[in-house]
Amino acid sequence: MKLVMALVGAAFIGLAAQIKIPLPWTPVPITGQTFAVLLAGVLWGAQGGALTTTVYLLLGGIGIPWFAGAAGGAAYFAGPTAGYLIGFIPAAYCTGLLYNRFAWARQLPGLVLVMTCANFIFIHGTGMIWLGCITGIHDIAKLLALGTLPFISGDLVKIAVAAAVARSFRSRINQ
Ligand SMILES: O=C(O)CCCC[C@@H]1SC[C@@H]2NC(=O)N[C@@H]21
Repeated sequence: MKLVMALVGAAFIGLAAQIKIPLPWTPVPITGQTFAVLLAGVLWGAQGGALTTTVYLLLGGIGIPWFAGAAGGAAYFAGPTAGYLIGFIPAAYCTGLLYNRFAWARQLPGLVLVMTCANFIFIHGTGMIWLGCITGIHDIAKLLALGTLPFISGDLVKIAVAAAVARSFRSRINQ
């Protein structure tokens, strides 16, 4: 059952990855993945969210074309966005962990805060470190301009919607 839920969640992340808006000055596109990853953390819980994102990466790595822009295959992990993909795992795990452990994290402002921290610490953190390795750029300001600044407003919108949807689903399940 857990594996079926993980497959459903991974497929949802894969669908969200097909919402892809390339930006001409950076190899990192705008995608819908963070919405689905953070939602999975709340809906499936810490372990379920980590399993879902791990399944997403493993199946994408063996060739299912569900990374951004219908890409897949092991070689994709040598590309510029692999760090963001790796960051999906701790982001989903921590979001689920905090949501289930703390009442404040189950309120809308608390959940938005949790998702925002998970997004920018884990997804952007590993994303930027890997982007720096791949591009050879070690200037933090340049890396921020390529890998984080263009995505702040879009990510915040996705987080607000994910938090609202997650709370609505969880309150229905818990009734
Ligand atoms: O190649 C992939 O499949 C992963 C793309 C990662 C895109 C990152 S996730 C965080 C940030 N927000 C976005 O909308 N895009 C980047």
